[in-house]
Amino acid sequence: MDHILGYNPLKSAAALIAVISAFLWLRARVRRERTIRHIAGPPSPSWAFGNMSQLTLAEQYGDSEFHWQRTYGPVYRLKGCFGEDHLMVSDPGALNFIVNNKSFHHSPMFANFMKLLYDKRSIINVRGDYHRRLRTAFNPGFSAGGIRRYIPAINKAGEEITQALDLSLSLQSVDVCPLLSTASICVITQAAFGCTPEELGAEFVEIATRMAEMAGHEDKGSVLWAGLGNRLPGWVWDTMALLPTAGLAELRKGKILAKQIGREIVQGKLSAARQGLEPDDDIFSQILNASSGGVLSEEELAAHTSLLVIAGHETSANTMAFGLLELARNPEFQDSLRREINSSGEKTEAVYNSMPLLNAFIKEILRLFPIVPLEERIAIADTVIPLTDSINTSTGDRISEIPVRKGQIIKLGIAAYQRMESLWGADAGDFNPYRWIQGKNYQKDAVGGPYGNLLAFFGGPHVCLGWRLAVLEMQVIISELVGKFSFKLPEGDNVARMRGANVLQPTLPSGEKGVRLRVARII
Ligand code: HEM
Repeated sequence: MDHILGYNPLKSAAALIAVISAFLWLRARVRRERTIRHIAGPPSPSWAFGNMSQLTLAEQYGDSEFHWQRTYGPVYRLKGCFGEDHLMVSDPGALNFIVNNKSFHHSPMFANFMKLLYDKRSIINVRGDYHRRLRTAFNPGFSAGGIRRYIPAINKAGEEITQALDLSLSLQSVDVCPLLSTASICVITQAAFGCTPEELGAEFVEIATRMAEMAGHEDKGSVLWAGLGNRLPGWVWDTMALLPTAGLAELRKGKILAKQIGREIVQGKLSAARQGLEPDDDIFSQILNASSGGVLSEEELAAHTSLLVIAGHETSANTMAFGLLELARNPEFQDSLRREINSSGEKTEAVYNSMPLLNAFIKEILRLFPIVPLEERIAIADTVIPLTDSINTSTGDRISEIPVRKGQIIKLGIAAYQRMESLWGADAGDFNPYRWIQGKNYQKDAVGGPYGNLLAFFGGPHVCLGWRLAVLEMQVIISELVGKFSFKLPEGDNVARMRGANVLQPTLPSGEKGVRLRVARII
């Protein structure tokens, strides 16, 4: 009967629910965006993409973003996908507030993607007391005192790159990226688990590398997906994780394999302890040893296998690749750095920390090439963001704080902050490590980062767990390489560019990842 009359109560109810949901969503959005409506920003070329393609798919990272920052200042409004307003922030006071304030969380897109990549109990996926407990358990292994134990493993990785470079000296140019990548994964597997990547298993290392690539991949589809992903409820993500697509199947396989390998490592160490063997120096051993006091369960520890490998691998390797590239572009500085390295005698952690040029160089590379150039957060409560420098709104008002509503998406322009001319000087876009020695680095307002007032390692409760290890790794490997080899740019247009929005990576003109350099043995 209903059918004959053309009336279907189920369909009508569904339509009504859809209309009410759309109305509520629009009302929440209008309410949310009202507070930032008068903040100026670039025009949007498309409703579907907003400014997101310009932001994330630029040929050279920052092509649009750094220009917008110069035009609109350190806080501006940007169109996200489907007409949504985002707040873009690189003002130091605002960054410090957001990084350290409980009213901001990882955006739903980032948080849900991290759950696809890593175990739900891993440190990046949890908050509050549980997150603090995990940090307390891991901190000793990543503390200033803890990382010293890994110097022999880092030295070994450096010597292996030296051997590989010695074998490549007859080539016109060498792509240093794969060599640095191998060194970096050796460091993290030794530091975290006390084993080589081979002992971890080629299949796992390959999957972990592809998982990291997936996280860093950007195209038009992923831009739209990022826009949509922020609006999908958690249960849609959970259901989607089960879909039989090739990419998701690989993520599932990676997670299962990581947990299995993590459990095997843990069981191996527990069995060695039962036989009365001395615990090794790696992070898993230290935590298990402390676990006699109940710090972390075996399952909680095993849940961190893939996070430690992925977070600690290409991040350090890409930073060092950008570093060697800048040394090739700046031969005078390279010579001065080499003189410092070769005159500083036997290297201990204290000696590395006392080398002014080496440390200035590492800070300058992290400033110019923060591997995570852009972070996304969501306000989980209404709040007011204070600014270091007040801004003019499009209605002509001058404001020194910005009220934001719950649900507001905020983009943190980390690379943009670190290149802001008003803070770092007119040469902010140039490689000038001497700024750190001459005190011309930005020091006025703290941004909440742990190293050089930079946000390359982020800050606040989710500050990079491995930042001290990453700095030590760079000190040791850069000293090993620059002490023994010279690096020059190759002939022709073969100079790397920086690409990528989620993760910065050096790319060749072909678009593939790589830094090709002419390498010669010095001593
Ligand atoms: C130059 C190298 C590195 C850079 C630039 C870097 C950068 C970052 C950034 C920006 C975050 C914050 C992500 C977020 O919450 O949105 C982060 C988190 C993290 N990093 Fe690093 N990282 C580096 C090396 C390492 C290394 C060597 C490890 C060692 C395992 C590591 C382990 C982690 C972990 C476990 C987290 C999550 C911390 C938490 O959520 O509490 N990172 N890193």
